[in-house]
Amino acid sequence: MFVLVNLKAYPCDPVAVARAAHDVAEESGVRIAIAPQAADIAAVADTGVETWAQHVSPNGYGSHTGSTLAERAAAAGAEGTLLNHSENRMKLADIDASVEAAERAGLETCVCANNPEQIGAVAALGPDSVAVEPPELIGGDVSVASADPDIVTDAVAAAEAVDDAVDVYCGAGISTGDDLTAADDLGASGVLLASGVAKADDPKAALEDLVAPLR
Ligand SMILES: O=C(CO)COP(=O)(O)O
Repeated sequence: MFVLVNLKAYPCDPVAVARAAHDVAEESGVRIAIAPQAADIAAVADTGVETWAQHVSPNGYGSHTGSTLAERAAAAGAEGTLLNHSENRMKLADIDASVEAAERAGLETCVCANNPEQIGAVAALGPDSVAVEPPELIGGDVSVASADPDIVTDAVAAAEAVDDAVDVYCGAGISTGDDLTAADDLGASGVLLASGVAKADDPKAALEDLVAPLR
């Protein structure tokens, strides 16, 4: 199971969380990545933890003020990028172009979607992975795997029907080892989470609890 922690725009210390994630990944052998704000990619990558961008723009170099170039995210140390997060929705054509931009820059891609129908649509764009995250469960206390298990199994089936090389992750409300195990049992090969770590008093303890079943 891959554990991808999205720090969103939460007021946590990204480097402290990154150090904790790096240590827990080393100790447990579980693949853990941190997706900080673009401005923090280099500092987070410097800790040695696998680092992802939260978004990259569909454009390449040129007159595009305010964009986050895939090439510059990669140069700063990112190894992958989220795209089309529920809090940063994109047009289908732009998701397509951002997947291409990320691939050009050597970034792994994970395209988020609200439901299994959208998972099928974005899987057709050929990303490395897709993540189903029901918006109404994001930031809550109940994990998608227990609140809506069908959405995870249906997302796995939808992606497989389009391209069985695309990995399927799930996210929303995931914070414990039990949530991770439930996601695994439903066929997800990774989880996306944010508040369970970024808002935790002790992010390292939260990550240790999360990966405990995988040890
Ligand atoms: O949006 C998410 C991860 O990208 C999920 O957020 P929470 O883990 O806070 O529900």
